[in-house]
Amino acid sequence: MSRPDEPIGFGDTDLEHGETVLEVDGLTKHFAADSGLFAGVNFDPDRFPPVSFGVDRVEAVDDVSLEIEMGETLGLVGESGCGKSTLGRTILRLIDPTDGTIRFKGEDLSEMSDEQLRRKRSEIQMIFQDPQSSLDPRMKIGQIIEEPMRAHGMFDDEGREARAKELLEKVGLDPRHYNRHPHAFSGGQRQRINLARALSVDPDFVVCDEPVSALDVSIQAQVMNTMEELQEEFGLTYLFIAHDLSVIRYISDRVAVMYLGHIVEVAEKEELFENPKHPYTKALLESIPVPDPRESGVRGVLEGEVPSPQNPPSGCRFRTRCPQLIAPDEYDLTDEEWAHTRAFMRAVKRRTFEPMPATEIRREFFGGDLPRGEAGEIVADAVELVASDREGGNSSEAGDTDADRDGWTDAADLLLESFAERSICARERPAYDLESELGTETHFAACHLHR
Ligand SMILES: Nc1ncnc2c1ncn2[C@@H]1O[C@H](COP(=O)(O)OP(=O)(O)OP(=O)(O)O)[C@@H](O)[C@H]1O
Repeated sequence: MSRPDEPIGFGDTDLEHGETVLEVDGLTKHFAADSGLFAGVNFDPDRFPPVSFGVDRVEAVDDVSLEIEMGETLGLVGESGCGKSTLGRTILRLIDPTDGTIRFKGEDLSEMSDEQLRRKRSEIQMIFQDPQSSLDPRMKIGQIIEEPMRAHGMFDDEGREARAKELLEKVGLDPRHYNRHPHAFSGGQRQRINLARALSVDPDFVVCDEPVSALDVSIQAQVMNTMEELQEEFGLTYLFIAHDLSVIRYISDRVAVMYLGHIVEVAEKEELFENPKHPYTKALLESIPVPDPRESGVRGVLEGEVPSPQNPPSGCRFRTRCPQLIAPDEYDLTDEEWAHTRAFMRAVKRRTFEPMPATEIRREFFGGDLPRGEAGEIVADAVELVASDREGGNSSEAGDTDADRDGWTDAADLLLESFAERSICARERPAYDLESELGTETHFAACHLHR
């Protein structure tokens, strides 16, 4: 730890740039689900069967393994609710893991006592999204920045004040504002105060949870630039959590993509953005709004809802929305037959077409020719179930809509059970280390397309 009369930063870090500072292995965090009238009963229309019993936990983070190198920024990206914050907080042991290990500079944080952890907390810090609520409005910013130093018994009053003022300058604020209250500062400035506070105890590793999401786009880059300068000067390592791909692209050296509690892809930034290997990553990248005036709106947006983390799909958790679900081995389907069958299965499951006679369904989805063999027989049965629904619906002038629902549901169940649930995507959890085309490090992709 530097003394207050020494320049700040360059703490006594014993690791070299590029060495592994954090190693997470099999990290899992399951929460108890809310109890209530339907506690233990789960409904998920994207699953077969859609209702399940007895599962009363939220699988927020499930068997995640990652390494972070000294001095790098690992971006963690994924849709809201995929488990990013839970992963960040579990790594810091702000919440206890259900399973797995967190090795920080070789020591297992998951095994540490509260007192050991308290001492470690000077080396690992966290900054949060909302600088408004994380700064106590009654305290002066000088006190706010000094608080962690006081908690760790660092320096005397004079030393802490000197360091706080120096940090204010480092983060781009005026040290003369030491006695002001947080309300006197803008959102971007408040996030800078947060940074100064986190850096006051000279950490090596900072988990940044959506630190610029609440800021105007014009301010985001300025704050990220400051974070990069401080990273260089202080030798910091960042785990940078964001849902916004442009933010991730700006700040990261490597990127990890998370979906429903799993890490689905990890690669160096350029490799990930230019050569994505996971269908989820591709879908995420394609759903970035296109700044072309001829194209209105957003393209490539993912179909369907994210399944519940209370009852996540087996195998690859993305498979229920994946446009590239793999054909089950037991049917000898051509690529075209499988593409038709998969599209039909999805359309039936989501009821995205109007009821129509069997011949029209065959023409619309299969160009008139159903797949050959056993697969074709199953598809034929499903087509009949959907078509008979239409007849049932037409004949029931009394409004017997139950019959309507049953045919579609039976067809969807038959197709999902016969095809989706027999795919390797449903049976095995994927994990493949691939060669990077544009980078130098391994490209991890959790997708059976790369088996
Ligand atoms: N204390 C808790 N108890 C029960 N479930 C929780 C708890 N905290 C988080 N979850 C659930 O865990 C899942 C992951 O949440 P988490 O906040 O980690 O996601 P996130 O990717 O950070 O999303 P966001 O960006 O919206 O914060 C969600 O389904 C969430 O509802």
